[in-house]
Amino acid sequence: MSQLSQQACEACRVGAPTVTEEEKQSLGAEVPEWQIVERDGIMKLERTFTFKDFVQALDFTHRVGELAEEADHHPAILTEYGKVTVTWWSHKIKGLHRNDFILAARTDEVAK
Ligand SMILES: C[C@H](O)[C@H](O)[C@H]1CNC2=NC(N)=NC(=O)C2=N1
Repeated sequence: MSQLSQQACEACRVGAPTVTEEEKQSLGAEVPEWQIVERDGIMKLERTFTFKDFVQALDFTHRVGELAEEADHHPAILTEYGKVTVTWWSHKIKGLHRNDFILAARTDEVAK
């Protein structure tokens, strides 16, 4: 199977199932720097990236925004001096979908 970041996102529709515990384990292992957190009862995938300064943080923020637009799947992004926290989840299903792990892997790619 191709690397997670190269896999295609599927259309996430209302009512689609959230990832199973097994999928959380297997997909989570492919994005080991990311943490599964629960916020307001919703499971999310989160990672904080560190940078030299605010300009680099902003540049990365823009690149994440571009990949989100390309996929029509959008994260929460907190941009601060020297760091950016990216949080992925699927709004329609109020939880984690395979797409969120794919986009987390793509986020790691643009951080390089
Ligand atoms: C209309 C638009 O395609 C949808 O609202 C998209 C936009 N971006 C999205 N992003 C995320 N994370 N989850 C969604 O369910 C979602 N839906």
